[in-house]
Parts: sequence; C-alpha cells; structure tokens
Amino acid sequence: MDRMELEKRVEELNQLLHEYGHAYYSLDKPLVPDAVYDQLMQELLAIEAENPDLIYPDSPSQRVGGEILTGFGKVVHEFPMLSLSNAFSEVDLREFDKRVQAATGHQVTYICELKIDGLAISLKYVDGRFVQGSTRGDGTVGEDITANLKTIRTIPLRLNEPVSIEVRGEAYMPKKSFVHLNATRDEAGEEPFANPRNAAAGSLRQLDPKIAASRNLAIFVYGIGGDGSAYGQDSHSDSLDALDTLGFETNHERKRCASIDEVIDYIGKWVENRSNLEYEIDGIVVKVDNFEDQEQLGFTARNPRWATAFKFPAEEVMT
Ligand SMILES: NC(=O)c1cc2c(N)ncc(C(N)=O)c2s1
Repeated sequence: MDRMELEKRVEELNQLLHEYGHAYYSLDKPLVPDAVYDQLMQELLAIEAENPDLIYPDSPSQRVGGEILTGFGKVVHEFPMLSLSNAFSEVDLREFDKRVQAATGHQVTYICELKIDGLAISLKYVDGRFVQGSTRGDGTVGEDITANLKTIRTIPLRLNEPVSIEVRGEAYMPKKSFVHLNATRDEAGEEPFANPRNAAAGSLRQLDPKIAASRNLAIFVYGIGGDGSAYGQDSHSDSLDALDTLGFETNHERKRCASIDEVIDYIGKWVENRSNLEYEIDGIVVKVDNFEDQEQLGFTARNPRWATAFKFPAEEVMT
C-alpha cells in the first residue's frame, strides 16, 4: 500500500475497532466474532509498528500504555466536583422534598439513580477524543490518571460525535473481580483489599497502567460537567440519554419519579435488591430532574440544593 492508502486503512481500522469495541464491551452485543476483532487489531498493530507516526493518541492499540509513570500530575477541574448532602431516613427525604417545593413553588419531577460505591472520576474529551481523566481530589484539584482510565474498556477513546465535553462518573470494581483479586492476593501472601471501593481506588493509583489494566475496572458515567443544558438538554434524564448516544456507559436502573412517595418506593426496592447487583452501591442519588428547577434551587457552599444522597445503612459483613 502507498502512504495515502496506508493512512486511509489506519483511519478505517481505528473506526472499526472503536465501533466493535463499544458494541462488545458496552452493549454486550458483539458485531463481529472475536477472531475478526483480533485479526483487525493485529493488522493495526503491524501498520503502527512499521509507521509510528500513524499511531493516533486514541488508537484502540493505545489502551494499555507502555511506560510506568513516576507520579500523577494535578488537574484543576473546570467545574468543581461537588459532594452531595445526605439523607438517612424517610423524614429526611420528605424534608428535602418540602424545601424543594417551597423554593420552586411546584411539585417537581425527581430522577433517582443508584449511588455507585467507587471513585468519582472526571473524563475530558476534545473533538470527540478522550484527552484526560482525573480523580475528584478535593473537588477542585484532582490527580491525572488518564493512562489508567484508558485501560477501562467501557471508557470510549472516541465518541460517536466529535463533541468537546467533560463528563463525570464513578469508576468501580465489580464484585466478582474483587473476590478474584483478593483470592489472587491471598495466594501471593499479599494483604487483601477491604472492599471493592478501596480495590478500585488502589488500582487507579497504580503507576504502571498494566496493573490497572489487569484489575477489570468498570465505570458508570452519570453527568455532564457544568450544567448539561449547554448540550441542549433540559433535564438530567435527557443528558443521561445523550451520554448513552455519545457512547458512554450509564446505569440503566435510573427512574424518573413524579413524587417523593415514588422516590421512597424506589429506594425501598433497592434496599431489598442491592445484593443482587454485580457491583456495590452505598445509596440512592435523588436529583430534581429539570435543569430550570435546579437553577432556581442553586447551591449551598458545599452541595447542590437540588440533590441529596439517601445513604443505606452499612451492610452486615458476612463472616
Ligand atoms: N458526589 C456526587 O455528586 C455523586 C456521586 C455519585 C455516585 N457515587 N454514584 C452515582 C451518582 C449519580 N448517578 O449521580 C453520583 S453523583
């Protein structure tokens, strides 16, 4: 192939492998047999080995970086990553609802989402390409863990639209991966991790991306930095649907609720069912869905007034 044909083939392979990878890892609906995927990846790796200048930063071959980092750079979040106020009882939830109705003057629609027990993460894309990933840190300044986040297969390296966007999510370790990791550590005489959250945090703080890649981490994306209205949506639930369309993995147990009674019912369901999930949750996030209502409610010094996190009691540890 001449240079022009080579460049065309590399672009084609990048696009195909991004689409096949998304279908396989995020949608669980493979578009091609594994052997075809592997063969295309081998073709791309061979061309990249011969032509390093044709290696795109977001090439599917670049998920697991080679070099071991000496440390993590600092990242200043363009939009602070806020923490949520907590609710611990039905009384707390009804008081939250009263405050919301008093401030907005009407019955609002809520959206309830599972509160993933992992590590809050920010992902930055420019023209649809993944350029930086960071931890929450103190909410204003986090650590640059781009190399480790690239190893998470459900984090798209290229979006379905060439948008520049900053999204938030929770990186986590599935329960099964946690059990397997601790068994491996036990065999090696290493300290087990106390829980999947610590295991995910420990894995994302590894300086060698190959270790992070071996830990089978996952992520649920749950919001757009700043107010999602910048992307044409008028509610949080619309922005989650938009994130799905862009190629992100969002959690589909979410539910819009027309009243705090429905919110309480939804929470009751998950207090019962949380043990059936493949990942740990430590509560339910309740948000006012409509962005105009959120705008009217605003923020306290520390938290949005339009959201609260209902916290589950700590699970009894099965000895
Ligand atoms: N601290 C926060 O703002 C949040 C933390 C979390 C979490 N751990 N899991 C899910 C959501 C969500 N779906 O909004 C949020 S929001």
